[in-house]
Amino acid sequence: MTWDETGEAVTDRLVAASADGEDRAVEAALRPKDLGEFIGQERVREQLDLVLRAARARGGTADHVLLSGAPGLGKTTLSMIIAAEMGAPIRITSGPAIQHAGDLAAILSSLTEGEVLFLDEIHRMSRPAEEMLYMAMEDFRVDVIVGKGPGATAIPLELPPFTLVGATTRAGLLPPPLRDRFGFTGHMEFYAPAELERVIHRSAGLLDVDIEPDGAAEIAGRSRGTPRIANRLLRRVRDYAQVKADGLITKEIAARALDVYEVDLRGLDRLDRAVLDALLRLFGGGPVGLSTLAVAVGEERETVEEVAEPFLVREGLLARTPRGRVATLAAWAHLGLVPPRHNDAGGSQQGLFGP
Ligand SMILES: Nc1ncnc2c1ncn2[C@@H]1O[C@H](COP(=O)(O)OP(=O)(O)OP(=O)(O)O)[C@@H](O)[C@H]1O
Repeated sequence: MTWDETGEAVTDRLVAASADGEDRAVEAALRPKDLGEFIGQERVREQLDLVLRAARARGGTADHVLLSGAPGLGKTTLSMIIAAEMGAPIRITSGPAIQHAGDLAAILSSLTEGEVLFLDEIHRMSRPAEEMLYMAMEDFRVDVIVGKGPGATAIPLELPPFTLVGATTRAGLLPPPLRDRFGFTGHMEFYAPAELERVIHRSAGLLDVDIEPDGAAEIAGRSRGTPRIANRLLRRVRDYAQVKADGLITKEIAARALDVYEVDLRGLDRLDRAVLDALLRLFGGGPVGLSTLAVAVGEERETVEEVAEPFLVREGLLARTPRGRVATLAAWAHLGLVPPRHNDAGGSQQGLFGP
């Protein structure tokens, strides 16, 4: 299996949270342009609004901002909004793209006053670059090392004030000295279905797609709390509505389309359901070891662990216990199966070969 620059497993799943080529092509057109247009994330939005208003009133540069949260929740979008609200240009790069301190020095020294530097996956920057960033954030200065060995000298370089917007999927991975240098940290949550409905209506308007409220609700419920997935499912449902109907997305059309694409009512796809199905039918709900489960579904261990399990755990359908993987009662209900009588979270072995 391979991983993308965010550390997420690369798959061709319709419900993947990371961006594929088509997403990148349409996302620019779908991004909200200001805080008022940005849906959901009330707390982050309100706090950020205060930070930006205060900076504008002072006529200065906004404090550095750290955004944490899962892929596809709107971190890049928010960073662009920050720049737009400050009337500043934005430069976009990512931690893995900065392997040497010199790469970072080149970017920092070319920033203009007030510019926003968006550093995606900031936790994946190299150590020397990270140390250079500490000084740049705090003192708007970097030491550029010229030469090598004993003759090397540090030449201080003044930087114009800028705003760093760092994004990370895991704030806990950031070293405390880096975390402490951000004036504001916003944690992005998964979106509620009603918020995703608004995202879908907004995107449908921009893409010139006709959609009924029930149709949007049907897509929202299957979008795993993630706007990027909601937008992708909307595009696939639009295709279906065009080919199989008159183009209007109703509840029934959305449900039929997403059934064809094998995305179920809770947003589980074929792989997710195969894992649950094996856990329930073959192992009576567990506990069962990861390797055994992976063999049962004919997948690699990593695929089950990295691709399927995180969402199943988040949805409360599967638990990882020291004794192995265990299905919850909600998993039995979701697949329409009856749990063996003594099944519990500790995982009775009763009904090993399933109901
Ligand atoms: N609050 C929102 N309202 C409307 N659309 C949103 C919102 N958040 C995200 N989107 C849409 O979802 C898509 C993905 O958002 P974005 O690229 O900002 O996510 P991200 O968190 O930066 O993801 P990654 O970490 O993978 O880069 C964009 O097309 C954007 O238009």
